[in-house]
Amino acid sequence: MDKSTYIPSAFLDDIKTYLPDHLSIEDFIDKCQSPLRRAVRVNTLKMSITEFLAYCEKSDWQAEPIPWCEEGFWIARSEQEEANLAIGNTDIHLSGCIYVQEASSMLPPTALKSTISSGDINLDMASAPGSKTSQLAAYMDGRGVLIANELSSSRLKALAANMKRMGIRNVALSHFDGCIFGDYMHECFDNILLDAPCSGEGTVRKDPNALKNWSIESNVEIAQVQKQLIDSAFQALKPGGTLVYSTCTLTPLENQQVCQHLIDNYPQAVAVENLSTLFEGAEKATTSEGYLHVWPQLYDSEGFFIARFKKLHSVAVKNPKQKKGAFPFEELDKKTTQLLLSVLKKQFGITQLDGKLMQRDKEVWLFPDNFEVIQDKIKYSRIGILIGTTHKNGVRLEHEFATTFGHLASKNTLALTKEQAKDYFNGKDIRLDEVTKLTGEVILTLCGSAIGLGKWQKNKVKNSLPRDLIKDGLLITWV
Ligand SMILES: C[S@@+](CC[C@H](N)C(=O)[O-])C[C@H]1O[C@@H](n2cnc3c(N)ncnc32)[C@H](O)[C@@H]1O
Repeated sequence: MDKSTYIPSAFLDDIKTYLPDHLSIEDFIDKCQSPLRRAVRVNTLKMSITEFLAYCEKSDWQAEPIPWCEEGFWIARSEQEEANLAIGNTDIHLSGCIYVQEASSMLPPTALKSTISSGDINLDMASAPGSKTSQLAAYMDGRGVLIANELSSSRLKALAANMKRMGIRNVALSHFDGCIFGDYMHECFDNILLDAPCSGEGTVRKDPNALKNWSIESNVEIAQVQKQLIDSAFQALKPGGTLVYSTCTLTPLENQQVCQHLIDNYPQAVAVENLSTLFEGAEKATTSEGYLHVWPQLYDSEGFFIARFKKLHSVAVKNPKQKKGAFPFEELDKKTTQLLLSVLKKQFGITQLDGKLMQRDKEVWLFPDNFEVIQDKIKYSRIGILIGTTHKNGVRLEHEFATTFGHLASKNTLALTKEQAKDYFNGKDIRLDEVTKLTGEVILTLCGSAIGLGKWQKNKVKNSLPRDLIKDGLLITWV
């Protein structure tokens, strides 16, 4: 039991006003004070579930399936090893094959999974650091476009780094208050996730101080923002599209009442979709309205709230707005396209890159499918994948080309040992046992997944890891 968890009595008094009759406040307090089970999600863009389970067996990880997410597992190890297991520093994590994600946080993308289809244009309106973005991207399997928006600049950086690590190619990042989407991108999206900023009442098991500044007044204040965001999301949704609203908080002020606000605003156009059959056992968390209200004691998880809506028909745009300024990219010219493809073929045996190659000055980018439909609507922070930059004699490939397309290479790849990988992430060159005659660039792999680029140089591989991704003095807890 973690007795250092701070639970204010005013918070408990509030909880008692809406705790369902069949649940007890004692169980709730007990769960809030007990440690959270570790959970990870397999990034199926880089590793299959079978491969993950083989890794678990080899590493003495006990993996228990999470009932609502095929790719999600609770992870445990023997007690004395448990304390030393920093999953973020393991090879399987550094290679982008897994994402450390709390089990209940996998629910909102699960609620969208069945509606996602090839070529969709989707929005994750409040997305950093990107756990749900990467889950949605895996469901999209590289097809269509996913706009991942985030208001905070520092969190946007973390989001971009996570997208690269996970090898995601079809995401475009934007940096706005989510409230702009309804006006600038009216009825543009097939599916929208609004994982709203919230008071985080469900997160005390992870963060014992989560309730330190708790007050009803701040719940009310955040609910105002949530109401504006959900309205904007609904405006931005295509008729026939699906919106999932979620929070990691418990109060109805930020949950049911925000949903009710949406229904009151668009009584003819919005339909609540009942989530009681989303997975086996979901009925335990289903409210009378059909939402999921996940109390920590129900599935031994964090607290969460998930609602799903269908847009039945078009609604009038409130305040239509248009972006000013020219789009700074153009299609990559034929000559450079040929040059790039010949480099990829010669060095890696890669004969084609699916998607639209674009250029901005010397940069060569690969855009997501269908991006032209929405490219002029807002300004994006980055779109798709930076493949490389051109110079006088050719194209210099970028790190994210390797993390995203490295698996296509049939030559010039090197599977790193644990020691070599440690050197790589620490920014050092990689020693080879023998002198090599190979020259040019090499794709480095770990756990079977491409993690970056290096350059063959006799008895070493020169490290090309971008400076901002170097983890000085990283202690890799190899398993
Ligand atoms: C619950 S967190 C999102 C977590 C994320 N979906 C994930 O799964 O990794 C809410 C995010 O919304 C961002 N945010 C806050 N106000 C916002 C706004 N008005 N528009 C867009 N994002 C906002 C916060 O910075 C925060 O990163």
